Amino acid sequence: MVIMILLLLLILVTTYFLFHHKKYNSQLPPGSLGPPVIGQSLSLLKALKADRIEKWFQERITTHGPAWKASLFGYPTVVLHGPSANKFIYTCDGNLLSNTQPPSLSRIFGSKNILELSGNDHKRVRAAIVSFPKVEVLKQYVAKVDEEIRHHLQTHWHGKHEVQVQPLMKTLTFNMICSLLFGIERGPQREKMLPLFQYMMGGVLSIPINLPFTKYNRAIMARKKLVPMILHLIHEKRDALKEQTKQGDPHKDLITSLLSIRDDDGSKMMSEEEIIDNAITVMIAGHDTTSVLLTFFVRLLANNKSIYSTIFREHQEISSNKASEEALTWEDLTKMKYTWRVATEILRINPPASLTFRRTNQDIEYGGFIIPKGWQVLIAMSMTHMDDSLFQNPTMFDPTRFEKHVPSPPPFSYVPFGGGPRMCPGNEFVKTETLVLIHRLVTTFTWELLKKDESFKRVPMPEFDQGLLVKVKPLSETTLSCEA
Ligand code: HEM
Repeated sequence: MVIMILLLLLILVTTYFLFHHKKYNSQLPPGSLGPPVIGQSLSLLKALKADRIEKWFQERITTHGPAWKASLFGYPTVVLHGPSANKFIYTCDGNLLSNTQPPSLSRIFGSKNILELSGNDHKRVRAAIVSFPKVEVLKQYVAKVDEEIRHHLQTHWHGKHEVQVQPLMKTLTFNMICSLLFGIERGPQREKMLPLFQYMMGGVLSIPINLPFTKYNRAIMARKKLVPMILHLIHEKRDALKEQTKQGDPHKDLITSLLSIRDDDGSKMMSEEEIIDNAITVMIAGHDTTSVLLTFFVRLLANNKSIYSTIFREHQEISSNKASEEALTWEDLTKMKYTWRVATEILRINPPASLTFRRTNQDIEYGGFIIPKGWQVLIAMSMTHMDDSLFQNPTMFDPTRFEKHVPSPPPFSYVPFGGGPRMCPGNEFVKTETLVLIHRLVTTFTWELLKKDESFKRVPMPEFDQGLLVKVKPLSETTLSCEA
C-alpha cells in the first residue's frame, strides 16, 4: 500500500515536471528524462554499487557534452561537469540554488540543521560551527586526539591477529567527534549514544518508509531517544560555563563553543534546538566521510610498498626525536607533509562524498540552457578529479602532484571538501585525526590485506565487502626493509 502511494506521488511529481518544462523544451540541455518515474536512477545506483560512476558520467558527457538532463531519484535533473560547473553549484546564491534536503532526511537531521539553512541563517549557524574545528583551536587538542587514538589501538588492534578496518575507523571517528566536538569522555554516556547514531546513519541511506522495523523508522526512533541526551549535555555545559565564566574556556568543545558564541549585540547566536540539530548533523557529516578516508589510507599502505616506505621514514624521523610515550604536538603534525599529500591524493581518486545535489528555486540560465524551477542540479566531484585536462595521468596515484613547487590545480577542479560558502568546515579536524592515526599505526604495527582484491560498493559511501580485513602484527615482531 505504502509503495503504491509512493509510486503514485512520484508519477504525479514527474507528470507535473513533464508539463511544466514543456514551455522550455528547446532551451533545455540535451539528454532524456528516461522512463517515467524511474528515469536513470537504477542505472546510476548500479554504477555506484559497482564503483563505476566515472564511466557512467563519462559516457553521457561524451554523448551530450558538459550539461545534460536526466531524471534521477524522482526529479528531473540537470547534470553538469567541469570546474565552472563546480563553481556554479558551490557559490550560487542560496535563493537561486538551494541545498534543501528531502523531508525524509530533515526528520533525522532536524529542521534547523545547517544543510537546510540559507542566507543569513546559514551564515550565522556556520560562523558558530566553524568557531571550533579551526586550526587555532585544534592546535591545543593534538595531545587529546593522540590519547584517543592510542586508546583505540590499545583496545581494538593490540593482541589481535586480524581486524576489520572500516568498522573500526567508524568507531574511532565516532569517539573522536564525541570527545573533541561534544566533550563526552569515554564511558556509559558515549556507549549509549553509539548505537543510536548508528541507527540514524543507517536511516540516512535507507528507503524512507516509516513503518515499524524499517531502517528509516529505527533512525526516527533513535533521534527521539538522542535528543533528550543532547539536551541534557547542553544543560550540563551551560551550568559549567556559568560557574566558570571568568576562567572557563569557551573552546572546550564544539557544544560549549556554540553555547558561548554571541552576536555583535551580545545576544545568543544559537537556540537549543539549533544546537541539537547541528550536533547531529556534524556527527552524520563527519562520521562516514572521515572513516572512508582512513580506511582507504590503510588499504593504500598495504598495497603500495614505495609510499609505505616514504611515510614510514617520515614518521620514524618524528618519533626518533621524542620519548617513547610522549604525546604528539602540533609542530609534529606540521612535519607530516608527505602523509597529508598522500591523503590529498586519496581524496582525489576516492572522494568519500561523490555526488553533490542542489535544487533550483527559480528558472535559471546556465551555459545557454534553462534549468527550470524545482529541478535538481547534480555534479559528481570525481569527474573533475579524473579529467586529464586538469590532472595529468589522472588514474595514476601520484601524491607528488600536490607538492609545493607543482602548480595547483585550477580553482574548483579539486573539490573533495566542496567549495565556497558551504565548503566542509571539518577539513582541519579530518587532517588532524588522519595524521595522528597514520603516525600511531605505522610506528606500532605492520599489516597486510587478507583479501588482496577486497572490493567495495558505493551505497553511496564506499563500503568494503568484508569491512577491509587485514592481518596485523606489532612492528617489534617485523623485520622492516625501508628501501623505497
Ligand atoms: C574526509 C572527510 C570529509 C569529507 C570528504 C567531507 C566532505 C564534505 C563536502 C563535500 C561538503 C559540502 C557539501 C555540499 O556543498 O553540499 C561538506 C559539508 C559539511 N561537512 Fe564535511 N566532510 C568531511 C568531514 C567532516 C567532518 C569531520 C565534519 C565535522 C567536524 C564535517 C562537517 C560538515 C558540515 C557541518 C558541512 C555542511 C557545511 C555547510 O553547509 O555550510 N565534515 N563536507
